[in-house]
Amino acid sequence: MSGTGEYRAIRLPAGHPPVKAGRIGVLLVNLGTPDGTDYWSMRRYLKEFLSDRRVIEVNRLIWWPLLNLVILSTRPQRSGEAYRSIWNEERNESPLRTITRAQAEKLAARFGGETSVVVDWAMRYGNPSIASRLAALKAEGCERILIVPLYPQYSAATTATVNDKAFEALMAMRWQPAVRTLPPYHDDPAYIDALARETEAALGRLDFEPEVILASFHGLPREYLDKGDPYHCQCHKTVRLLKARLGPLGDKVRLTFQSRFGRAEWLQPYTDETVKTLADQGIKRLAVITPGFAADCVETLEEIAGQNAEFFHEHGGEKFAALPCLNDGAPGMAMLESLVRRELAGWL
Ligand SMILES: C=CC1=C(C)c2cc3[nH]c(cc4nc(cc5[nH]c(cc1n2)c(C)c5CCC(=O)O)C(CCC(=O)O)=C4C)c(C)c3C=C
Ligand SMILES: [Fe+2]
Ligand SMILES: [Fe+2]
Repeated sequence: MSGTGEYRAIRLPAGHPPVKAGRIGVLLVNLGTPDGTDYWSMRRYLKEFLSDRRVIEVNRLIWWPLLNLVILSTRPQRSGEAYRSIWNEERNESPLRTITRAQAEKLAARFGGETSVVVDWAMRYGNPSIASRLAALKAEGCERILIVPLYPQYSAATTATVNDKAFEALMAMRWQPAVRTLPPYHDDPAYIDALARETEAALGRLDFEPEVILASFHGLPREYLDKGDPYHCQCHKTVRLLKARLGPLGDKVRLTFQSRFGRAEWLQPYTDETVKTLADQGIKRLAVITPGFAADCVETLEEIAGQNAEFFHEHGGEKFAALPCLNDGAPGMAMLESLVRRELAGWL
């Protein structure tokens, strides 16, 4: 937890329990991450994640045996291997956790000098939990808290489940803080600008000019779109605005969806199939950006930079680059600061 300023001193009668007050909390929340890459850490994490009804909407009578008897007996090993290939050995944690912490620290520094703003971070699945960090913010005297789901595009499987978990934690509090939640920011000019700057800078560091730039978003079951989830449309709007902002370079950008899970149809076009088809069609130089991820994680570092690079080369491609997410870089941090300041209007 990183904060600035003093909380308001409250005069209390003798013998009264201590009370801290007067601060504003900002809680950054990303998806989550296992505590380790061993079977049991992976299993615990996947079980919590895949038991969330916002994520898996399959009837419980069908899903429970499938999850517990089939998926959790094999997936922990397979996913553990993927996590091992990208693990931050120095800190013994996943990159997503390292980057989310850095984002919180840098955001706190940007509020340095501001009175009484405390910035913290949590994970929807695994640790640190949303409940534990909300309790810590409350204990630090935060009477008002902004929950920041780190998802530019809204989905029930991401944004909504973060907010559900936060409100579930509030249900157990006798003395609740006032709470706001950050809306999706898929079309916010600050976000589009940060994406464009980060993309241009990363392309400038490459030793080649890509013929095609894939904007690859995490997928969702196609059925969720049919049921009214706005995620698909918000991804499309992000790409439309980004293409316009990039000018002629924008003509190279194409939207795809990655990270399919299970046998049902997911949002299309699929990233892996597109990568193979492009190489088959003679594209030799490809770059991939991942605008839906606020931080690099197993899905960008292992699936895109690892697996999809391999697919491209196996199908005759020559140069492949997975460009970094906004992470804790200057453009991304400037965007986060502007979104958070706007949402704190009237509180600061
Ligand atoms: C950015 C938006 C995300 C959406 C939308 C999303 C939907 C979604 N995900 C799964 C299943 C898995 N996702 C996994 C990892 C993962 N997913 C996201 C983001 C979104 N998921 C991130 C940032 C990560 C990486 C976490 C990390 O620690 O690096 C995993 C775990 C890895 C694996 O075993 O493959 C699963 C499983 C579903 C089913 C779903 C929508 C219904
Ligand atoms: Fe996911
Ligand atoms: Fe749509």
